[in-house]
Amino acid sequence: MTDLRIVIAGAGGRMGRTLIRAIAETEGLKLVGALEYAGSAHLGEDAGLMAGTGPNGITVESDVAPALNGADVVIDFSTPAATVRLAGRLAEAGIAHVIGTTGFSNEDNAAIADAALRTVIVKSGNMSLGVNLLAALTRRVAATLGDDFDIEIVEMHHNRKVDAPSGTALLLGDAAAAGRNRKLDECSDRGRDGLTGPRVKGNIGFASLRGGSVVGEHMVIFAGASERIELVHKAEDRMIFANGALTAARWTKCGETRREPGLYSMADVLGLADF
Ligand SMILES: NC(=O)C1=CN([C@@H]2O[C@H](COP(=O)(O)OP(=O)(O)OC[C@H]3O[C@@H](n4cnc5c(N)ncnc54)[C@H](OP(=O)(O)O)[C@@H]3O)[C@@H](O)[C@H]2O)C=CC1
Ligand SMILES: O=C(O)C1=N[C@H](C(=O)O)C[C@H](O)C1
Repeated sequence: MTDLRIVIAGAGGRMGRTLIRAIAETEGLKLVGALEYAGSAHLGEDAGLMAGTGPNGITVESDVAPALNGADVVIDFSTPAATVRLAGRLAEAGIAHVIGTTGFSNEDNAAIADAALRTVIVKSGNMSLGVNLLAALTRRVAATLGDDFDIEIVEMHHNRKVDAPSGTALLLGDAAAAGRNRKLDECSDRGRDGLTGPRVKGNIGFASLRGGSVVGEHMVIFAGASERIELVHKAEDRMIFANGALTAARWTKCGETRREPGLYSMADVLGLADF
């Protein structure tokens, strides 16, 4: 079997560098390109040196076309604007796209769904096995308990994170809403402040904490009249997200054949859709 040829977008970021290390440590995967923003201080650097693995001969560049030459899949943890632009390019080229970026608007999500009509896209606010299992559990618990239990989702991340609520919190919120046969857009309470009035029954609340070096922590609280259930995930190392993204990248192919175009989730990749 030939090596899977991978390009990393957002290569100089926390996740980009973690992915470059993960690829170097994994049999059957080959880094063939490293993309960064046009003004990035990393342009021209050797991607391996940048990520701390030793030189690998791949130069960090902002020009997308040469980096994509011969690539099977792009793994992208960058920014919403960069990801949406890249999704259009990859759809034209028929190259698979694994999207870990978070913080998308509804318009961004529509543009990504449109790109997925032409190529395979795996997109998830969290690529780890643990969080995707937590989401499956959240859906089942929400379906079992019903509206008498108030659902609140609390997340904490490092002080460099720029979007809130986190992509994971929204993924968990979607799962909770789906368990109640609702759409999250119709029942979410985000950013309470001031004289908010009492809690609206059936809504799903979000709270975001930021500080220090926390990799990512999420808690789904089901608060009833005299009892409370809490489902918690704590990420201790970004390598769990990188390994999940590599699993997704491999999944974009069945043997030597690319999967059918479509917008897929980590639940599809991990076989948790019917859990
Ligand atoms: N789904 C998941 O499992 C996870 C998702 N994430 C998400 O991934 C994203 C990145 O996270 P993280 O690595 O911590 O953030 P960083 O800010 O460390 O990395 C983002 C990188 O993308 C670069 N970038 C900006 N514009 C472009 C562009 N046009 N082309 C290529 N690269 C570009 C940035 O460059 P510069 O700094 O020069 O602007 C930066 O190096 C976030 O949205 C985060 O929420 C993070 C962890 C796990
Ligand atoms: O920005 C991060 O760091 C993370 N982002 C993702 C999110 O928004 O949920 C996943 C993880 O929690 C780390």
